Amino acid sequence: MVTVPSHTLQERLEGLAKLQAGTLDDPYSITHRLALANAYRCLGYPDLAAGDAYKALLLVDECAEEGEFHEEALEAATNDYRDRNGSPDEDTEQVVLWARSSCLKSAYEILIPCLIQCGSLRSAAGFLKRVPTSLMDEVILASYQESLDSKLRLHLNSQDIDLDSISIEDYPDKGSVRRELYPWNNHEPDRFSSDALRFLNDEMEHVAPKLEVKVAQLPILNEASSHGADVVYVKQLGVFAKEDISPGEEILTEKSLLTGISRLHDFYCDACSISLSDASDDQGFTTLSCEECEEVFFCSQECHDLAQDNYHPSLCGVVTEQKVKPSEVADILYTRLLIRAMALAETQDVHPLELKEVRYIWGDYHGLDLAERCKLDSGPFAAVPQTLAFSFEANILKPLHILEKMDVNIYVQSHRYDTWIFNTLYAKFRGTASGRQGLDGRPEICAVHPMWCLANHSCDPNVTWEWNGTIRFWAREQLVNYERQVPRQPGLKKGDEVFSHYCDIRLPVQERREWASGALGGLCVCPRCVWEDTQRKQ
Ligand SMILES: C[S@@+](CC[C@H](N)C(=O)[O-])C[C@H]1O[C@@H](n2cnc3c(N)ncnc32)[C@H](O)[C@@H]1O
Repeated sequence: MVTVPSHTLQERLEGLAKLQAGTLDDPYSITHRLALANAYRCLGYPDLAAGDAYKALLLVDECAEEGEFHEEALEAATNDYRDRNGSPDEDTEQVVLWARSSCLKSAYEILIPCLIQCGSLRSAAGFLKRVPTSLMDEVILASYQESLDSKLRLHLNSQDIDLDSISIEDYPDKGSVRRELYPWNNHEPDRFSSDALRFLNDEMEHVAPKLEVKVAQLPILNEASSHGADVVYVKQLGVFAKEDISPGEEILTEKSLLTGISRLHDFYCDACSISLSDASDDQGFTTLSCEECEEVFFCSQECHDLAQDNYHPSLCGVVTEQKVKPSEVADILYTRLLIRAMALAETQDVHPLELKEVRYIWGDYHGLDLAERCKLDSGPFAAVPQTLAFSFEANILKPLHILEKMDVNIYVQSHRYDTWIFNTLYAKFRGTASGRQGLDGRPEICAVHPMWCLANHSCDPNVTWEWNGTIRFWAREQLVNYERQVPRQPGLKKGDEVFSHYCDIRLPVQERREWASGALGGLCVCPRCVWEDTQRKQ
């Protein structure tokens, strides 16, 4: 059942590519899913391995019980069984027994340890409880329990705690995995190519005719750079003025359908996420709803029509709400964005990574050379850093569950909807989404505005912005008051880079740096931060 890994990274990647290409021919095969899971695991991606091991588990159920894909799964299992045992006259009972024993055991043997390695302890514990004792060697089960307990103790920061006193429901489920431009991801464009820049600038023309997207040089943010030493620059994208812009002048108005709401739908426009009370107070709108499901509401006919044309039909009548712990609400907003991206992709019949709202956003991937950095077999993640939040619930279970409700065949559509694709979408959203809290201080809405999010950050910004349904940018009338080395006036000159702000710029330097570090990937080294930090230390 388990394939022996080839030795080099390249060989293993080639092996994986063959399996990925074969999925369309064998979408319901349990052994194929297990081979995929094993290939991911051998490359240092336990998260992706868990995704296919979970699909193998689902296929065992499909094969054994009357489910939607029972016939397909049984036929695939019969073929696999025949290939394995060379027996031409197998009967259905034998095949089902094989799926329920040997295949199920192999699926758990990948799923449980991989989830523990990824920090999804609640889910791992749930699966561990479900394993029939007759299926697996007691020693193996005990070793899983042991590694789960030791991770749990590490999380609780205590060796002496009685783990039986903690309910599984209270176990942590969130860990981190590699944040990576996967070597096989051929959907990511060369963002610096003239084609990409032309596309982005055509889009920019619609929302900000005086601005353009160009290649910018940005500092790599690390410990050394935060002291102003050894700053190394890399190429990224940024937004620049095409002509002089006066102080106070509005320069960008962008509306996005890539939005997410974490509470009841009648508070916010489902499409643009404007507060419905704001929309009706300001402009006398009456709220509209979807005529079919009457479960989602819109601030205007325009938003209603955009939703119906671009994403809502795939989600009409699909209940996506879930109960979450207060500590997990912020993460739920990213899942909402993922669900919206899947609905946009389904309605428009495009790959989710090819959506215009998604394709050009940078996922803040680690950027390391895998040939140099990846140490195969040296640990679950092959010595590659893990900076992308991951949980079984958010990165595997929920997306598959919603896709099933959307009537998407999760086996046949693996090339569009797979764990690595969900991870890539999350990586993009986590670096670019704006969020807003409700009155109770809990995150409530979020959105990705693909043009706005190309603007880089400075604590001495030349623009400011407001987000209420649409996002608006205007040139600041007053600049921040601090002792600049080079004096500046408000407004932008042709060729100036537009600098937005990712944090409250009224805060003192340490707090600003802390707030912005999530979105920046490190401590800000803009001239103001460097100057104020030096003053603070004197
Ligand atoms: C919202 S994106 C901005 C657009 C991005 N430069 C691009 O190429 O798409 C945020 C990312 O840009 C980079 N960035 C933005 N402002 C920066 C700054 N002041 N210093 C260093 N990196 C910055 C960080 O990598 C951050 O994760």
